[in-house]
Amino acid sequence: MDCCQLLPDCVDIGLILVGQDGRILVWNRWIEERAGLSSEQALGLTLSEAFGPHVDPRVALVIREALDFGWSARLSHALHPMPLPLFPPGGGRAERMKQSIDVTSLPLGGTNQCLVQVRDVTETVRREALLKQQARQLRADLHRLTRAQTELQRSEMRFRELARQAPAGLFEADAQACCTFLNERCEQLLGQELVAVAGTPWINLLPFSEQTRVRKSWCQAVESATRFSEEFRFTRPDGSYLWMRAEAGPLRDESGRIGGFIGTMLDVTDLHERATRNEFRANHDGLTSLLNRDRFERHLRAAISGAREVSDRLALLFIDLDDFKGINDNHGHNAGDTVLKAVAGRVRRVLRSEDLVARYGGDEFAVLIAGAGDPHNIDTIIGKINQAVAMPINLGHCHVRVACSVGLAVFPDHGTDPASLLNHADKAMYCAKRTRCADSGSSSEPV
Ligand SMILES: Nc1nc2c(ncn2[C@@H]2O[C@H](COP(=O)(O)OP(=O)(O)OP(=O)(O)O)[C@@H](O)[C@H]2O)c(=O)[nH]1
Repeated sequence: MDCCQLLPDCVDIGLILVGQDGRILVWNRWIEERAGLSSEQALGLTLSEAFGPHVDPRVALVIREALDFGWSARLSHALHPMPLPLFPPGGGRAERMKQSIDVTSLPLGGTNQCLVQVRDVTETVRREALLKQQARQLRADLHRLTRAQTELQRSEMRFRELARQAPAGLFEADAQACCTFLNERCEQLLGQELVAVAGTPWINLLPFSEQTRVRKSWCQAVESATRFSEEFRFTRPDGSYLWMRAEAGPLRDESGRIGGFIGTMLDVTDLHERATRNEFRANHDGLTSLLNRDRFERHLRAAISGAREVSDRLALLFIDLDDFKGINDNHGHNAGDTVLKAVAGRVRRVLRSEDLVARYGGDEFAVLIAGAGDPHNIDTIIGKINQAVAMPINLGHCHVRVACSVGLAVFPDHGTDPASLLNHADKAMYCAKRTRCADSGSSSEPV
C-alpha cells in the first residue's frame, strides 16, 4: 500500500508513520511545514534524528510501546505541552506550538507500525488559559461580591439592632414628609406604628396650631437641601402630650434630587419645661409670681416707645404697703409672705389682663396701665386697689388688714422715660403715704 495514500496532505493535523524499527516512514505536509524538513528527508530517521534533542522522551516511549505491544496512547497537552519541536508555519522559530499527540498502533503486513497524530492546540491552550484567567477573575469577583454582600448584611443587621436599641426616635420620610421608616422608639414617641402613619405626612399628626410653622420649615429644608430642625408640642392619640425636637438631614436619590430626610425625634419635654420654668423664674418674682422688677422695667421701656408712636398715655402706679414691717414683727415672716401673696392676687384681679403688675421690691408693687387717657378711670382703679388691699387677710390663726399708698405717674405728663416716670410715681407714693399716716397713724392692724 502506498504510504502516501494513508497520509493525506489535506487534513489539518500532522501525521507521522513510524515503522517497526522506530524510524520514520513518512509524514505529511502538515509536519513538513512545521518541522522544516520534507518527508523524503525524514525517511529512515528516528524522531530524535529528525527533530533534534528537544523531543520529549515520553513520545519515544509511547511509540515504542505501540510498536512492541500494540498499545495506543495520547500525550495530553496539559502534561506535555510541546513534545515535538514544531513551529507555526511562517512564524519563525520564536514560538513553539502546543501539541496534543495520539499514538496508534497499526498492525500492517505482520509487523507493527504506528501512526502519530499531532494536533496544534496552541489556540485551544491560549483559549483555555484565557478561560482559566476569566474563571479566576470571576471567582475573585464572586468572592468580593460575597464578602460585600456579607458586609452589607452585617451592616444592615448592625443598623437594625442599633435602630432597635437607640434611645432616640429615628425616622426616614420622603420629601412629602410621609414616613417610610420608624424605629421602635419613634413609634413609642408618636404613639403609633409605621403602618398607621405611612402615606400621611407626619406633620399632619401635629396639633393644628403647630402644623403651618413646621410644614413651612420642612418645605424650606426640601427646597434648599438643608437640615430640618424644629421643636413642637405633640399630642399622642391617647391624649398624652410631649415636646419633641425633630432634626433631619436630606437624602439624595441617584439623580442628586432630594428624595427625603433621615433624622431623629427626641422627647425634650423635661428640657422644655425646665427652660420654661427658668424663663419664668428669670422674669417673675418667686413669692407672688408677678413680673419682677427687671422684666417690668423692660416692659415699661417698650410700652413708652409704643405709646410715643401712637400718642397714647400710660399710667404708672407705685404701690407700697403701709407698716408692713409690723406684720412681720407681730405675726412672723411667713405671715408677711401670705400678706404679700394676697395683695399681689388682689391687685392683679382689680386690673385688666393687659395691664402689667410687678413686685418691685419687698412690699412694693408697680402697675402699668396702657390707654390711660381718662384720669378719672385711673382714680377709680387706684380706689379699687386701695379697697381690695384693705380687705382682711386670713393668716390662719387670725385676720389682718393692711393698707397701701399709691403713687401715680402719667406718660408723657410726668416723664417720658422709665427713670423719670418711676421717680415721679415713687415720690407721689411717699406723698400719699405721708398723708395717710398723718390721717390714720399706724396702717396695718389685726382685725
Ligand atoms: N415677709 C416678708 N417680708 C419682706 C419681704 N421682703 C421684704 N420684707 C420686709 O418688708 C419690710 C419692709 O419694711 P419697710 O420698707 O420699713 O416698710 P414698711 O414697714 O411697710 O414701712 P412704710 O413703707 O414706711 O410703711 C421689711 O421688714 C422687710 O424685711 C418678703 O419677701 N417677705
